[in-house]
Amino acid sequence: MSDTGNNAVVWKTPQWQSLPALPGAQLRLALDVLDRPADLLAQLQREIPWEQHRLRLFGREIPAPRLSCWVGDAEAVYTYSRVRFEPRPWSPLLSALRCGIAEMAGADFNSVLCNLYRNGNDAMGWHSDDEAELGPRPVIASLSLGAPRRFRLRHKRDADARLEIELPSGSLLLMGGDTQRHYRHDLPRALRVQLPRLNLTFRQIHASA
Ligand SMILES: O=C(O)CCC(=O)C(=O)O
Ligand SMILES: [Fe+2]
Repeated sequence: MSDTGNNAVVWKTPQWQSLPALPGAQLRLALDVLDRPADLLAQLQREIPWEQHRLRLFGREIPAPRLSCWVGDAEAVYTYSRVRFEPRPWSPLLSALRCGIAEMAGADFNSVLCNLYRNGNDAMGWHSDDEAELGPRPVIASLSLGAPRRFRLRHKRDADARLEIELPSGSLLLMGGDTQRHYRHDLPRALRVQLPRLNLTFRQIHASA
């Protein structure tokens, strides 16, 4: 089988793209950071214990339009949408990814939120990753595999400050500085997309007081 079958992730030298400047955001995008992204997608799709999380919206519980799994060090407990998530342990492959991405991002990560968008009907709504346990200026590293999808950012108050980019398979997006404080982001539905996309957002959770 492939290299990734032995958990050997083969990295390429990241070629950072120039993105239009967004006031108050700190973004970096590299399009092609590893070898054989399709093999990696297949292995992660198989090995991650996918769950259907439920979201609380306007007092109702609805199934999230995607599959998810929270993976991390034992202390990296995460609460969102008022649900507490105990992390699943790192697999050798996710550990290898964490290592390489930490090096490219110049930051440490003790957890990763894995999302599987089964097709273009799956999506993620507008939000900021601004939970208290992420700290005030989190670095979030987002690795995309599979079907290319549109990713949008928009400023919370300035309607002109917005950006839309495509995240292709094997791309790495870094969001740092005050990006989460000033911006929301989403991954809209894309009804023509039939193929799955898998996204890993690496994060550093600080133990809550
Ligand atoms: O799938 C994506 O690219 C975005 C995921 C995301 O925003 C998140 O996990 O918080
Ligand atoms: Fe997010």
